[in-house]
Amino acid sequence: MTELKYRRVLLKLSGEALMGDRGFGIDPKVVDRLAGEIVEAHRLGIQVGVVVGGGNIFRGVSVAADGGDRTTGDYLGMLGTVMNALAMRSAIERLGAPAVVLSAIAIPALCETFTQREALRHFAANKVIVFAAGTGNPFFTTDSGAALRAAEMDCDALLKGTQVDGVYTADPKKDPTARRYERLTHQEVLSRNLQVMDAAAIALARDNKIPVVVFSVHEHGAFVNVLKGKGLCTVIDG
Ligand SMILES: Nc1ncnc2c1ncn2[C@@H]1O[C@H](COP(=O)(O)OP(=O)(O)O)[C@@H](O)[C@H]1O
Ligand SMILES: O=c1ccn([C@@H]2O[C@H](COP(=O)(O)OP(=O)(O)O)[C@@H](O)[C@H]2O)c(=O)[nH]1
Repeated sequence: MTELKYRRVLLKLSGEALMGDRGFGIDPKVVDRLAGEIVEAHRLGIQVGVVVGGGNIFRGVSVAADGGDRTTGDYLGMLGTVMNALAMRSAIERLGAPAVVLSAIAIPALCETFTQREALRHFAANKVIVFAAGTGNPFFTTDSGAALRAAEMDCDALLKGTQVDGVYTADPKKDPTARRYERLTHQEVLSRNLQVMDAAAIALARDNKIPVVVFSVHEHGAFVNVLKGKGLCTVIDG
């Protein structure tokens, strides 16, 4: 039997990944596939916390770019992550695993509000936790929300499922000669200004000694493979 590398992980899922080919919103087929991989990890005995992004619905910076109020735009973005989280919770439950949404912004009619103590109780009760609304503050991102929750929940690793299969020497979508790194330190990501994750999130992971693994969310089975130490990815550690 393959040994698992981690006991408790924080999975960050790109909001844009949830829209599939649609260009906006949520594609239930994609949510179901990703939920299936989360449930598989849960059945392997791993405690999984999930932070979902909101880029498939709203980004505060786009509002600001159009002359709107950035703070309001960011709250709209956070509400987008709540929509994604609710969709993810119901897909996970439909596949037979217990799940709960904990939001950084209180929306009691829809979900519970995050506190570290409650979250630890939910892990002890063997539930998958979907963390919504990022950090709860404007001018942050869900990557920072993921690093924050990973630190608070004492996760063994932060796994970032994104559009590309790792960290490259340059943005692989813009530079066809970019090469993928197998391993990097947090400090190297920051000093080389590699943009795959925002600097605040990388710095928080570095300060709390949390390894970050970047992998492609489009590669079926990649999440469970990373948990087994297999597949294409970049490990940021040390
Ligand atoms: N050095 C790099 N290595 C890998 N990806 C990079 C790099 N620089 C920029 N990127 C881009 O960063 C994107 C992932 O960041 P982001 O859009 O914030 O993802 P997410 O929506 O998953 O949070 C990738 O789609 C990739 O095009
Ligand atoms: O702590 C947070 C997390 C998210 N957001 C807002 O929510 C949007 C969606 O999150 P993000 O861009 O991180 O989503 P992803 O790129 O992962 O899909 C962001 O653009 C911000 O406007 C925010 O203001 N504070």
